[in-house]
Amino acid sequence: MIVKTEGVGLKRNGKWILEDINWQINKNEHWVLYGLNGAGKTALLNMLCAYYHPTVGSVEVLGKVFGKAELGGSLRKKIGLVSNRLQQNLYMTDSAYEIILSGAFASIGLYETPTDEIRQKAIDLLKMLGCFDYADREYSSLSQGEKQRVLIARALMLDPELIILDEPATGLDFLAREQLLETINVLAKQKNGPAIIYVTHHLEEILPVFSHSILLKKGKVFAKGQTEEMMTSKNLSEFFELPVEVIWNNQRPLLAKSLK
Ligand SMILES: Nc1ncnc2c1ncn2[C@@H]1O[C@H](COP(=O)(O)OP(=O)(O)OP(=O)(O)O)[C@@H](O)[C@H]1O
Repeated sequence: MIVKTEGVGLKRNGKWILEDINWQINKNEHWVLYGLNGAGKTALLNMLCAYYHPTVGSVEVLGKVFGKAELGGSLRKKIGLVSNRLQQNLYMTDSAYEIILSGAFASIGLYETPTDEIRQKAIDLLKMLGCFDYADREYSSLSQGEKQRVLIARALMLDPELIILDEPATGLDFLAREQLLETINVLAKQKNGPAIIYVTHHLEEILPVFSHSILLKKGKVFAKGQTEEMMTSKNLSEFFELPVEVIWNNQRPLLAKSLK
């Protein structure tokens, strides 16, 4: 099992920001975490990465139960977190290659000498994620889409069992978004690859490979299950409290305001 939360609640400054979260992610499942601004997605991710501890309930990630095992550092090395917040911490003058290499040490910047094996792995990932052509460029000079690929490659250096992509398509134009999604598709279809949690508030980013979805609303699980059963006009109209229509095209959902 990759993730199991039972009756999880999180209280911050006297306010419950997560309540009664029951969620299980099994091996070989890829999930979408869908919710509007302020739904509690970031709080939940922070909990899965052991940055927050639940106020009530139990959290188990990659076989480690919070509170019973030493968490934090050792667990985080098995989770690849790709988040725009992380970008602010990177050394912008490092090259794309150096940023990817630093993932092997879970460090910001390169302080250790990478072995030949680590270098080869970084090169393989540069190729797999289509970053090879700009490997030597300064990170700060890369486009948003190129940066995201580099961050995903970096997160893969330690062979994580779980990778969390936190709104990776934010700020990308249509073409860059589709190119990134194609790369994510390849990653998701990899044999023995990591489980993926794809966090978004855009329905049109949901690829067929994301078999399961969890809808978070105001800190609670609104619904969870098979993606095609979650992303229906009826379900999402209730979710938004507004009549909407879900249109499926090439096994991808699109959201529109209902005219009925
Ligand atoms: N430390 C805190 N103290 C009080 N309230 C908090 C704290 N951290 C988060 N919140 C509140 O909890 C709610 C959930 O926040 P969270 O950042 O998890 O939402 P989100 O789904 O990630 O939103 P977005 O899509 O905008 O990033 C918000 O209303 C936020 O203001």
